[in-house]
Amino acid sequence: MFVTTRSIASTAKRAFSTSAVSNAAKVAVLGAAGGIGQSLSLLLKQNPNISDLALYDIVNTPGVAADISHINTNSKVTGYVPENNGLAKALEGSNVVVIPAGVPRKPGMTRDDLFNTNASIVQGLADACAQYCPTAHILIISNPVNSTVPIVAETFKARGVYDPKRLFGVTSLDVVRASRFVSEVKGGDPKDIHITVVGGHSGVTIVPLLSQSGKSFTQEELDALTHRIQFGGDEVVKAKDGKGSATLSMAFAGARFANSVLEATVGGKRGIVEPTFVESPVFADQGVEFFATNVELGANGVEKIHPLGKLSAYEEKLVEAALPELKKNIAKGKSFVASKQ
Ligand SMILES: NC(=O)C1=CN([C@@H]2O[C@H](COP(=O)(O)OP(=O)(O)OC[C@H]3O[C@@H](n4cnc5c(N)ncnc54)[C@H](O)[C@@H]3O)[C@@H](O)[C@H]2O)C=CC1
Ligand SMILES: O=C([O-])CC(=O)C(=O)O
Repeated sequence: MFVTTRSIASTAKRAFSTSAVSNAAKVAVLGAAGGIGQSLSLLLKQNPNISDLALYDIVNTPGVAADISHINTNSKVTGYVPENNGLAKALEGSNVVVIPAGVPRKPGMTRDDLFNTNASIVQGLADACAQYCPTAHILIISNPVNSTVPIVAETFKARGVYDPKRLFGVTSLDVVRASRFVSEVKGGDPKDIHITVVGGHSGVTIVPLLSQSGKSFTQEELDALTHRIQFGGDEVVKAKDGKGSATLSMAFAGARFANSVLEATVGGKRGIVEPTFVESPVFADQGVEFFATNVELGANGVEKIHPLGKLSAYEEKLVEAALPELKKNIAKGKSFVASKQ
C-alpha cells in the first residue's frame, strides 16, 4: 500500500514554499515503524535539510507517517509498506537511506546472535537500494554492524554500483555514550568532551581512545570506562529486560550522524568529522577491510579517513584484541552474500 500524507495539489504548492533550504534532500528510513525507526523519523522531521521523508517498514508505516506528518515543519512525509511496490517508491530519488530494520537483542544474546535474522533483511533492503537509489548514501544501523556493512558492500558490488565513499556503519552511539560516561566520572558538560572511539560496533571491537581526550585517568578509571563504553549496549538490553535494546539514544545518535551526512553532501558544508565504520585502509594490510575511525565527510561522502593517531600501550592492546574479531565478523558478512550468489 502506498500512502501519501498530503494531496498532490498541496505537495506541488509546498514545493515552492520549502525553498528556505536550497539543497533540501529526500531521506528514506527503512524499518521506520520500529523502536529506533519511529524516534529517528521524529527527529528527522525536525531537520530543515530534509524536504521528503519516506518511511518504509513491513508494517505500520501508514500510521507512523500520518502521525509524524502533522508536525509543522516543511518536509513532506510519506509512508510505505511492501504492497504496491512500496520499497521502490520509498527509495527512488533518495539522497540518504538510513536502515534500522531488523531484530534487536534480548538479554544473554550477543549482536552476532542477530546475524541469522538480520543478514537477510539487510541484504534484501540493500539490493533494493542498489536498484532504486544506487548513488544514495547508505547509513547502516541494523546489527551486527560489523557484518551488515560488508553485506551491503557485497550486495552493491553484485549489482556493479558499489561506491565505498557512500556506505557508512553508524557507530555514533558509542561516541555519544563515551562522552556521557566520561563526564559522569570527570565532571564537565558532555558536549565539550570529545572521545574518539575506533574499531567496530560490538564488545571488544569498540575501542575508546581515552588517552586522546586531554584528560587523565587512573588505571582503575580506564578499565571501568573502557568496559562501560564497550558494553554500554548490554546495560540497556538488561534494563529493558526482554523488550529490546537502545532505541531512543540510538535515534539521537543516528539523527546526528544523518544530519552530518546531509550537511556535507547536499548542504555543501566542509570540515565535518564523524566517527563511522567504513571501508578503510587503516588495517587493510592485516586483512581488516572495514574499520571505524573519525572520517571527514565531503560532497561525495567519505572525504578523508583519519588515522588512529597516537595510542597508549593500553590502547594498542585493545586494538590488537579487536582486529581478529572484526576480521571474523567481516568475513561472515561477505561469505553470507557469496553463498547466495
Ligand atoms: N548501530 C547501533 O549502534 C545500534 C543498532 N541497533 C540495531 O538496530 C536494529 C533495530 O532495532 P529496534 O528499532 O530496537 O528494533 P525493532 O524491532 O523495534 O524495530 C525493527 C523494525 O524493523 C522492521 N523490519 C523487519 N524486517 C524488515 C524489512 N525486511 N524491511 C523493513 N523493515 C523491516 C520491523 O517491522 C520493525 O518495525 C536492531 O538490529 C538493533 O540491534 C540498536 C541500537 C544501536
Ligand atoms: O546493544 C545492542 O544490541 C544495541 C546496540 O548496538 C547498542 O546499544 O549499542
